[in-house]
Formats: sequence, C-alpha cells, structure tokens
Amino acid sequence: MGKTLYDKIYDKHVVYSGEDQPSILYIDLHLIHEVTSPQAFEGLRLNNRHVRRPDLTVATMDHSIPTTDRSIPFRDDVAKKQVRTLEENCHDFGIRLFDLTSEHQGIVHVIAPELGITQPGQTIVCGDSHTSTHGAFGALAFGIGTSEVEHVLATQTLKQDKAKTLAINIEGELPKGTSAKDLILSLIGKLGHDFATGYVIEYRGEVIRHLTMEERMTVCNMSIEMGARAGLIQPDDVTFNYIKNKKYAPKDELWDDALIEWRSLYTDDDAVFDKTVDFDVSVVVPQVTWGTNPGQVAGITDVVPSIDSLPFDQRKAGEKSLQYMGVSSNTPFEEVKLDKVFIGSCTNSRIEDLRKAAKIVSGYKVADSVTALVVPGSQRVKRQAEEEGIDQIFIKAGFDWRESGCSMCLGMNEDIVLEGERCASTSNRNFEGRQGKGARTHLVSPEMAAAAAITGHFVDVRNWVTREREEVRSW
Ligand SMILES: CC(C)[C@H](C(=O)O)[C@@H](O)C(=O)O
Ligand code: SF4
Repeated sequence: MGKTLYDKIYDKHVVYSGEDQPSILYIDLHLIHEVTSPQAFEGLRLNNRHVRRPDLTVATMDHSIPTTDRSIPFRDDVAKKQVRTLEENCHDFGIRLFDLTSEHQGIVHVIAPELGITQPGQTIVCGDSHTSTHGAFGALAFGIGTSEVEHVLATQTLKQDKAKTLAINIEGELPKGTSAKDLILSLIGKLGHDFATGYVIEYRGEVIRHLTMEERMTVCNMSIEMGARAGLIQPDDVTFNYIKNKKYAPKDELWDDALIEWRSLYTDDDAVFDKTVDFDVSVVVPQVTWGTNPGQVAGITDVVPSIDSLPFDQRKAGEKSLQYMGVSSNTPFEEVKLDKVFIGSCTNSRIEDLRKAAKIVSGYKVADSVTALVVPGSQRVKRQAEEEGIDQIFIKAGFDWRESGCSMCLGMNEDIVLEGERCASTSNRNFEGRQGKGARTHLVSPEMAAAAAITGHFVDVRNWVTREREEVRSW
C-alpha cells in the first residue's frame, strides 16, 4: 500500500520506535517566542543542560510586544520581562533571535516562511498552536507545550504518536469576492470546530493547487481551529518558486538537491486516508463568525441564527455564544455594527492580504464610529507595503498603521478590544475574551474587514466594486 505525504515525512524522521511508547521524531526546525519559552529555558538551567542544536532553533518576539513606536520604553512589566528573558536566553544558549531592532522581526509564522527557513519535508515545532501554518509548504508542523519545548531544546527530538490522516478534497471554483479565509471558515463551519481532532489534514484538489503560498498559509493556519494536529499541502512549483532565492533557502547545488528531494513529497495514488471529505467551494460566500468558536460561522447574506435553526447538539453552546456576543437572532449580518476593525495576525497579515484590503479601502474613510488598525505580520511585510504606498492608503483612510506583531489577535499588549465592544478581525480565534475581557470578535477576511471599517457595519464585499462611491458613503 502507498504512503500519504504525512506518512512519508513522519517515517523519515523516526529516530526510535518501541512497542510500548510513542515514537521519537527528529525535529528539523524549532521556532520559539517570548511567551512559551521562558520556563523551558529555566528547566534547562536547573538541569544543567545546553541546547542540542542552537543552529536549528530560531527565535522572534511577537506576542506581547507593543506595535506602536519602538523607541518608547515598554509600559507593561510582564511583556518587558518576557522580552528581556528571551533576549538573555538566546544570548546565553547561542540562538539566533530576530529582536525588536531586527529588520526580520515579525510573527513567528510569518517570518519563518518569508525568510525561507520553512521548507518542504521538514518537521517543525513551536510552542504555539498555529504552527500548522507551515504545513502549507509540505512540512509536518505542529504546536507543542512548554515541557515539550524544553525537551526539543535539550534533545532536538520529540515523542510523538502517529496521528490519523484526513484528506479534504477541495474542488470547484472559489467565487469572485471570496478568499482563502472564506474557504477555511466555511469548511470549519460545515465540519465543526472539533471534526479533525486527532488527525493530520492533507488539503488536496484543484482549488488548493491554484492558491498562492500566502493563501495556502491562511488555510493551513486554521487547521487547528478544526482540532487538527497539523494541516499539510503537497509542495509543488508554486511552493518552490516562493522559496527560491529567499534569504535562508538552499542555494546553487544545494537548491538542486533540495528540489529532487522535495519533488518526492506527495501522497501515493494508492495511499489510504483514515477519513476523506469532499468540499465544493463553488457555493462559498464571504463568511462572518457569529459565535465564540470559528465553527459558529455563516455567510454575509444570512441572518444571525436562531437557537431553533441550529442542529440539536449545538443549541446549548449556540445560546451561550449568542448571549456573549450580544447579537439578536435573525438580525441580518449587514446590520451588525462595529466598534473596532483589526487587520493582522498570522492568518491574514501578509502582503497579499494588505494589498487586497487596501484595494477596498482606497479613496474611502473609516466610519466615525470605528477604530481601525492594520498590523503587518512582519517588518518585511511592512517595508514592502510602504514601498508600494499601501500604508498611505490606510493612513489617509484613518487606519492606524503599526509595527509588526500579534497585537489585537489576542490582546497581550495594549491593542485590545474593550468590554462589550465589537470587532471585525482577520485573525483566527473568536473565543470569549480573546481580544480583551468581554470583547466580541467576528472573524472575517481582510476584504470584509476593510469594507466593514468604511461602512461601520458588515457588508457583502462582493458588491463593493459594483456600487458607486457615493452610495457606499451613505451605507
Ligand atoms: C500564546 C500562544 C501559546 C498561543 C497559541 O498557542 O496559539 C497564541 O499564539 C494563540 O494564538 O492563542
Ligand atoms: S498572530 Fe495570533 S494566532 Fe498567530 S501566533 Fe500570534 S497570537 Fe497566535
């Protein structure tokens, strides 16, 4: 029987397998950030251990850092301590760190791909659940806990049981005005937020092959929001062209060797998955979440659901979500008003996302009732946007244009949504309190967020370009 892409990568990295315990996998790349690494280094110090492969460990600071002027001292003592500790640890253990002064700093899942550090066939771990993002390159990438971070630092290996495999065949044609974000949100909506628990997903099919690398990253990023251990996409020429000439990509003969190896990374025709799902995207419309998990989502043309309209087993959770979100059943989404708009996060803060949002914003002004911010995923994305004049489009419209980081995605810095406020966000989680205590989050695509910032409420972005400017103003 043939092997799946997952089997191939997993099997190649097994360094020990015993009957009675999980296999031990070799880890090719360990990404670390300031939030989940301090205790792991503390553990190393206590046990007098060193980092086994500092050269395969890469650090950045992203979660708790301010996104305003970097020359101003930190106001938050906890954040300051986390950042200082990461600096000290990287210095003491000889680890490459992209700190706040680095031109390569940014969200961990944005910078590793854009620097060519993420490569097909690798095993990649990070003390962060959205490590699944890197699966877009055909790498087996997943989040780990802090004690596992310590284990990987000390040994460059990790105990890991084999997961079950789930093939999601995505066919059809993504309709105009919808995006990779709508694709993954509607998929989670259809399957449920825990459908893939215990599985590694391989996204397959025509639609996936036609996505850009940045779009593939958006899809894989949210695998974890379906409960999956990881999400994978078979690498192809789109992948190789993206990596080629990146700073840390293999060069010359090493590139040729790498290509030969990467081209062997595919699921054999006769491989069997534990579970298979087909998904036709032709009917996808722009998505808006209405609840407190990403599976509680609907199309912009729908109304906020009533409890009775939900499947029986989802009614209790649905009722609680609706209460928290403060939205009434049967309200059309286009009537839901917003206080904040956040364009950013490791799901949607790359240059293509900012370009798409800027296209919507161009020539308009943010609604008086809305505070809107754009937080590029990395310093590189920020520079690129500034070179293209995208920053000016946002600034002229009244958006805040910030330094790179996680920011309002989880509100670990000053960028928070206040209690009771409602935010359209391009991030990946709408959990209770995610963007601040009592904050209400609606997940959307960058285009939908941009349009909502202008009108002050959700709008169907598919109509945006066809409407006259004056009409849009009066919405
Ligand atoms: C802080 C970190 C551990 C966390 C994660 O694991 O994902 C964060 O990145 C998130 O998105 O919730
Ligand atoms: S941007 Fe959000 S989801 Fe991504 S790593 Fe940061 S906090 Fe987690």
